[in-house]
Amino acid sequence: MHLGFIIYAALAAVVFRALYIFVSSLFSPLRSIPGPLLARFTKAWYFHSIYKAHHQDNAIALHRKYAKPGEHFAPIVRLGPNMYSIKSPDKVVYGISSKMPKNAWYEGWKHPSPERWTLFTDRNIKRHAESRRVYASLYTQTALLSYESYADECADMFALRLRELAQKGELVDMGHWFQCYAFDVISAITYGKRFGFLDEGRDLGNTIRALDRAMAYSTLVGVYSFLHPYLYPILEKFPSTGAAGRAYLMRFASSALSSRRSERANREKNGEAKAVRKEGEPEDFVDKMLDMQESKPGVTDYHVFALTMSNIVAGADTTALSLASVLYHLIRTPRALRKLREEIARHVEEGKCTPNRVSFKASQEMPYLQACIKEGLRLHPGTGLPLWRVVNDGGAEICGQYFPADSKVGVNTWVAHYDEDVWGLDATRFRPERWIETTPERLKTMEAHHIPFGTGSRTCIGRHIGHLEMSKLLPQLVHAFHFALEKPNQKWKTSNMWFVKPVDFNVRISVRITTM
Ligand code: HEM
Repeated sequence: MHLGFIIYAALAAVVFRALYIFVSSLFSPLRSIPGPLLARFTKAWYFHSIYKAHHQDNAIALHRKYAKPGEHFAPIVRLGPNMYSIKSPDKVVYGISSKMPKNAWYEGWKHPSPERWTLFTDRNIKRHAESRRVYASLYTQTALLSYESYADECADMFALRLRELAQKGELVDMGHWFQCYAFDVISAITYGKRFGFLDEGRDLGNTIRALDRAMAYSTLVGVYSFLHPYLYPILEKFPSTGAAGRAYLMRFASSALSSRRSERANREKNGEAKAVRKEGEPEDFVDKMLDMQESKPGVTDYHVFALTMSNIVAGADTTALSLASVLYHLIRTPRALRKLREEIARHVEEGKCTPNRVSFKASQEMPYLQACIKEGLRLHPGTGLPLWRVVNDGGAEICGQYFPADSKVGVNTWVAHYDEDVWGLDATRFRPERWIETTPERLKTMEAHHIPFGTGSRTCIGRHIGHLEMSKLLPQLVHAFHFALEKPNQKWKTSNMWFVKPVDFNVRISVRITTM
């Protein structure tokens, strides 16, 4: 009897909820926004699209499908009940003074406890602005100079590994090797030492795999974020799940920090300088943060921990896949690769760089290299889901449409980057010249729609570091090596679990110029 009542009550709640969704969809002021029928009533369409790991293609297809005569991309399409994909980074949503917080999807990317925020996931606008101010000085262009030698050390190790692989003549998974490079650089910059992936050529401690699982978990659970506090404590107990992967990285960060703190305390006791580095050695993030903690009130242990975690989670795979994208498109566009090699050779001849060392400053004076990087990040931006934000109280007009409070809106970088209304009919072509041979007005429009690092107050804090890594490594690689794709006539395969990673970037490498 009692059980029967509970079942009836549950059924009634489900029916009531379904009716509510149905009626709201009929009377919603946004009912005319087009999209898949299922997406009007349930998030299942969106979840399925993400689950299949190719959401970026579906999003582009939807914007194309619902375009009106005279336009290539529809400005707004529906992805779920109250979830809308917009085709450009409207200032009302993403402008630097926008107060629209990230939506609940980002909850899946953090520990469920409210105190365990990170910069990337924080939905509290005030706290985010405060912590971003704390961290900002560590990521400036000037701070970059102190990280450059970490990138050099890893680039040398990478080139050595590629020479060995070239000699063996085997197929090389460049996606994997770029990960080894990017994980080692970011761990060197953050903790002062490489993880050692480049040294060993493999994923030590299964860190990359653990992170992949954590990403898949976060990406999917975020769609139904109310489940996260219940699932996380159960799943973290199982080593093969994504939640366990996140726990593994948190333990790694905690242990690296506590050993650095005790090293510093011991040094202080012996009357030595606290920072572990010797005279002239670069300073890593951890030392910079610990120095800052001692001099600035309000910088907590949690600030230090959260920052080191963010660097690894947000800064390694993104840089690796961006490097992969630029190289992949260059290999497929021999004319562009030739032009880039000519630019590098000219700079070497003029003594602006050497074949195996391009300073960041020198790389900034190579316009074709910079255009190739921009174009690579346009055609294959790192993140492949909408950058969701929630409309504030009072509603807002976005892309010419009024959205009531609590609507979820987001621009997908891929949609913004493939929109023919902005980029022209050759939007899908790798053409670095588009960044050089253009008018100032056109360039302004392109820049406004080129958002591989996100945009506004939540723009990527590590973008200069990502740029540093790419600008230094790419010229060194294309100058020294030939690359031939395993399957030159097929497009590479990718997997989108927020980061859009290549899964079969296999090449054969041969030495082009002996530089060592
Ligand atoms: C080419 C490489 C990179 C790409 C394509 C990239 C992309 C992005 C994007 C699209 C966002 C915005 C996400 C959103 O709005 O939800 C973002 C944010 C962020 N990125 Fe990057 N990123 C790169 C490198 C890095 C590096 C090297 C670091 C750290 C050293 C880093 C740390 C962060 C952090 C902490 C945030 C959150 C910022 C905030 O919310 O205030 N990223 N990144």
